[in-house]
Amino acid sequence: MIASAPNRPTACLALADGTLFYGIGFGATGETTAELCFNTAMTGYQEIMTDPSYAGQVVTFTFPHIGNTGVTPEDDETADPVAAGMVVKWMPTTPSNWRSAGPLGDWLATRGRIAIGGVDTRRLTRAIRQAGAPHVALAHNPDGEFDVEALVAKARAFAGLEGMDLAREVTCAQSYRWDEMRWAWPDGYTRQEAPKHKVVAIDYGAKRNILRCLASAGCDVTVLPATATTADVLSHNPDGVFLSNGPGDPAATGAYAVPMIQGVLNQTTLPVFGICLGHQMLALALGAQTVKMNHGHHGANHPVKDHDTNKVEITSMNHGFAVDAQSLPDGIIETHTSLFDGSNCGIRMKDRPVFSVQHHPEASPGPQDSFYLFERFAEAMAARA
Ligand SMILES: NC(=O)CC[C@H](N)C(=O)O
Repeated sequence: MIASAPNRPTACLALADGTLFYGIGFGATGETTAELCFNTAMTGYQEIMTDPSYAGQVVTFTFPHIGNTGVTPEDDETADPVAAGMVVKWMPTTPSNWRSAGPLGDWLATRGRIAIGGVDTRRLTRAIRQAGAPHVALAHNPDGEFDVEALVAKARAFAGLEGMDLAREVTCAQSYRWDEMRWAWPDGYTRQEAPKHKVVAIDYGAKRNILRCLASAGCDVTVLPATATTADVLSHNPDGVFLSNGPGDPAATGAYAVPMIQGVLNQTTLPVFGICLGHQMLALALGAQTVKMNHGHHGANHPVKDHDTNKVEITSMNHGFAVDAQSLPDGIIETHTSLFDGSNCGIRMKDRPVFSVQHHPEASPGPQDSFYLFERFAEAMAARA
């Protein structure tokens, strides 16, 4: 069936259950299929759209005004947007600053990403909360014609993120040294002293700001592709190993990441620090399990309790899988817990500096309460030296 919806909307979001949302298309034209998640952050859409962890996901923003500020290359978390598409309530018209990079629609179009505006994102968010993150097809056609049955069928045919290894697709092609000067933070944040610790960071879809934070905590960072082996890692003679965030199912990515991590744990006493996907894969390597969540955590205001200090930190989150705290073996301690739903947000080995968190201490976007974790990693390397 070819349907022309009223007022000729130019974009259509079809959920696998047959629900349709029409709106105004911007960004690239064409179609994409993905899982749909909602993000509650009020700022930082550019960092969210360029976070490699969003590969395979369309993001709907609960904050209604997206695109009032423009885009700037400084805020890209990777070279291209990696989220599959974008859903917003109010369409951006004219950004208030950074106009040189152009409005949001142009930015998305040149990177082949589809967006839909004018959607009732509250209704959509309620649907996600109730039924879980749906599979969707998103189409942008300036002619306003949509084969909605075909779109629903494509949404249904989307295989889903469970079992999907996407790290291989978003990782760097070759190893490289993080060039701190090129991506330095604004004045005042940039590290002044020479780096003290040699860190190998495995790129499962690393956000630039994580590498920047490692550098500003005193690390000289060498980034290796996702499929690096234990021997590859140890050939750099590191003082510590960092496991990055990334997209997809940790169990699938773990097929090659887990043996590498276990090799590092068995052959060395190096400090290991993981964030998000890195946290989940460290947990798998230590014998725990991960589970798919109903609709995950995606936002910049998630309270997390640090059990070591009893402090609550407000954190940035982006994950659809979680470590099952019940599955943690003896000798592995739960260090952080979500105060929203009690899910696991951090672990560490009882007597070794091997630890990881589910949330994003690098923020971008989000509050910087958890930056101490980078310092903890640096302190662990200093103590071992
Ligand atoms: N930000 C991340 O590293 C996400 C990890 C994993 N892909 C998840 O959705 O849970």
